[in-house]
Amino acid sequence: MRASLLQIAVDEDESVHSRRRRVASLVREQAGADLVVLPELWTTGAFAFESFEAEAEPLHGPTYELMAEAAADAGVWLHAGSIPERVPAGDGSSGGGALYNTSLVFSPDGARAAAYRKIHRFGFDKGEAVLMGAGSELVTVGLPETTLGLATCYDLRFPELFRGLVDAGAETLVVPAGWPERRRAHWTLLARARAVENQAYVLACGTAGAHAGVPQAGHSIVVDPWGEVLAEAGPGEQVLTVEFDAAKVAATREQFPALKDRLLGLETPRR
Ligand SMILES: O=C(O)CCC(=O)C(=O)O
Repeated sequence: MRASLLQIAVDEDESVHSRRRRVASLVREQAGADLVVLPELWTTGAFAFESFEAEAEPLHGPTYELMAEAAADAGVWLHAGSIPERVPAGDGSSGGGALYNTSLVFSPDGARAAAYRKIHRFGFDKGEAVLMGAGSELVTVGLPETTLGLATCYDLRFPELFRGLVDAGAETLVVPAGWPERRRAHWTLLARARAVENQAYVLACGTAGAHAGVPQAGHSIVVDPWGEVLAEAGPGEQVLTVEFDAAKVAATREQFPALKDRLLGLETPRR
């Protein structure tokens, strides 16, 4: 498979409207790839909390429209990163009016293949953690060659989420992010850990640039099921393209069957 991770620079000197159009062109340029991946909240920036409300869009909004069209034009599976999604008030759902950090995946004909609402919100008692609602559903997407498991940024710190995805059949874990430069060492370490412990590919796509005073780490990374780094970006905007053998997941799990030794149902010790 060939995957291209688009490590987009998210700076305040470019409008959301211009960035959408620029990113759509970049996606079109990836014709020939099997899978294209964008970062988390690349329209606003993951730390531009004050823009979430103003730039929030319905699931089927301007970003959806442009990305669906770009995926179809390029003929690629597109993980379009995430958007600040607003659930319309009064739509009858329990989340009516709320914001979510929602990832979108499109198939090569431009149809929506999946939407994933980020489960672990970042910020403790500030920022995303108070401005957005939490998702509650694990999401996998079947491609012809592999099954994707979806997670977003801070989710990377929660191994139980990834185990759930593996139990649901995931072989390639896709993690769009807006990871800050300050904790870049954690990003690389956790991406490799999730790959090794789950014997899966990890495709982790971050942003470049700086927004709301937070310099971004860049350094998008692709790790194979043995924990080897197949490709790693630098700090700036970059298209990181990698070829990988999807069958290596099954081969690794068969040759070194550690996942079969999981001890389920362990009780938490009483204090
Ligand atoms: O966990 C981290 O260090 C970064 C997480 C983050 O920036 C996010 O989820 O938006």
